[in-house]
Amino acid sequence: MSDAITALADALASGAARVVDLTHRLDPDFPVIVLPPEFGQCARFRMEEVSAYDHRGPAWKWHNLTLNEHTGTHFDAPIHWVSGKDVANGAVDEIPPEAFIGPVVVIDCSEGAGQDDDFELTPEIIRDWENKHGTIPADVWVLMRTDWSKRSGADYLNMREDGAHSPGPTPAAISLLLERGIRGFGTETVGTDAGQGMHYDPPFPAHYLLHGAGKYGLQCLCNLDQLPPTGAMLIAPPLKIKGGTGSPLRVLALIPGA
Ligand SMILES: O=C(O)C(=O)c1ccccc1S
Ligand SMILES: [Mn+2]
Repeated sequence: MSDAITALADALASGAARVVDLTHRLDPDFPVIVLPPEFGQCARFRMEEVSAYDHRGPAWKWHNLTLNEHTGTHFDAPIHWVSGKDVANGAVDEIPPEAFIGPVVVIDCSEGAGQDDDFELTPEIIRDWENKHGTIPADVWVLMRTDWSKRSGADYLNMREDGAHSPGPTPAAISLLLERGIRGFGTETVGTDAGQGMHYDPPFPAHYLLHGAGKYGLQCLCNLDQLPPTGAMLIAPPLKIKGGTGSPLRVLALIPGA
């Protein structure tokens, strides 16, 4: 092995590097995004037993799965959004594999999101973060920590009569992150946009601006409170679905050990 790969293997073996799982369990009870009734809806995860060491398969157990590309902890590819429909390599099976492992920074918005369901990540918050941790480098993942993943059931989607109420970025925040040349943006909430994201200009700015710029999204992440603001690596390879707009995936972070 090369020195770098050997060093990583040694760091993982010694605990000098630790693995953190940022993925929710795929579970029929895990909430999925609910769109206005006139639109197609996201399928929840379902498992159908095909056999279980029985007459249907004497030595094996397996299931048929039903799910949407955007069910549970999942990856958004550029073609997911109309603004990214013509982006080169815009489907999950076309994105270069180098994109699936890379540095990650975390902007902690948990205090604000704990006091305001519609908390907004703004350019001011991003610049405050940069004053403490340095300018956000190009080609990194930026994750918005809100501790929203600690919610469950109805509280997670937080639907009211006018739709969902959950935190997210303003258009100006996403534009600033794009100016920094980020690789992608991730959230703990069911989407990369705020629950009321349809009211921004453009509507759903995270989807519209990120994917239009050929960038990626991650949603329904958890355990972001275990990550440092800088210095971690993210492993986030979606399923290689032909022409896929996204996929459920196992998101892992490598962080400095104790
Ligand atoms: O990417 C998603 O899963 C997501 O958030 C979404 C999906 C479809 C329509 C609107 C949205 S806002
Ligand atoms: Mn999605």
